[in-house]
Amino acid sequence: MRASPTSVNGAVATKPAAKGANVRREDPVGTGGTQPEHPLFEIQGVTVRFGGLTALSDVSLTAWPQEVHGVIGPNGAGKTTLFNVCCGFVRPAEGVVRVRGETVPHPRPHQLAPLGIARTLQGLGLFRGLTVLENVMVGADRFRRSGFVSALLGLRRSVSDERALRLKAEAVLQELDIHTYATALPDSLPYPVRKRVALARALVSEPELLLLDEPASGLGHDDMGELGELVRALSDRMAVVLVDHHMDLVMSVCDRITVLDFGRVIASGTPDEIAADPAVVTAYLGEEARA
Ligand SMILES: Nc1ncnc2c1ncn2[C@@H]1O[C@H](COP(=O)(O)OP(=O)(O)OP(=O)(O)O)[C@@H](O)[C@H]1O
Repeated sequence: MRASPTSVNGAVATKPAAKGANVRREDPVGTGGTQPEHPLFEIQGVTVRFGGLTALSDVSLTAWPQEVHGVIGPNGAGKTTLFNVCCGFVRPAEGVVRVRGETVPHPRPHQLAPLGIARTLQGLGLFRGLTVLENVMVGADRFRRSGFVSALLGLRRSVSDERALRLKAEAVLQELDIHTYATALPDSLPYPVRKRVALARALVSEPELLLLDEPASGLGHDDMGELGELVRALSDRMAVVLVDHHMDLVMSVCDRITVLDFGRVIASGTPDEIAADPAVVTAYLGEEARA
């Protein structure tokens, strides 16, 4: 099965005909063969400038349910900037962001969870003074129904909220196989475990779209293999956008890949299409030469 044909910039809103080269499912979006009308998430024609430097130029990207979409590119290509636009950290000078077909004028980071979007960042951002379980419970906050005052006064609704969040957090720790660390403080844990805690904190909000920035950084070969399997498994129930340097991970896990170079999309397609694309090969050869 193959996804949409290789395209440069333009055809990004095209629905994938099916999931890409890594697809192992018969029903690509789990809807009995029918696809949603709109991508779950879309950025279109995005341009970002930092002073005189154009970090992104007319960049577009879509995320469909149950799809893993990778973003790669040589150093300085604009990957982090693109990720930051998706997360609302960077406001583009031009272009639009749409969630389920609706334009979100200027998405802010705190709006992500209500939109069904969760992210992990390169810096893990765990709270050092909170246990693993408490860190993960922070991610489930959008499910909290009681306000600050009732939490402070220990009212019954707040207590039951707390219990429900705890159960959710424990279930995600179990799923990621890190439940034995629930009472540990993050600084006491090996880096790969801390990365999983950050992922657990994102997953506990039950996102429909998961944004992962450099999820494999700092991981060894075995951990990276497990991460790949985990991302594939997660894509059964959500869309994933993954920015990473590790070509073997991206190639083995993604259904579609967008390649950036000097802030522009130079290719977009399945892993096989990307691997055979002369523009991509040239961009990476150029990086080697610059190095
Ligand atoms: N806040 C900023 N102010 C000025 N220039 C920036 C800023 N952030 C990024 N840039 C520049 O924008 C360009 C794209 O940077 P970005 O970090 O998005 O690339 P990248 O592909 O993530 O690079 P790397 O793989 O090295 O992390 C680079 O030239 C970078 O120097």
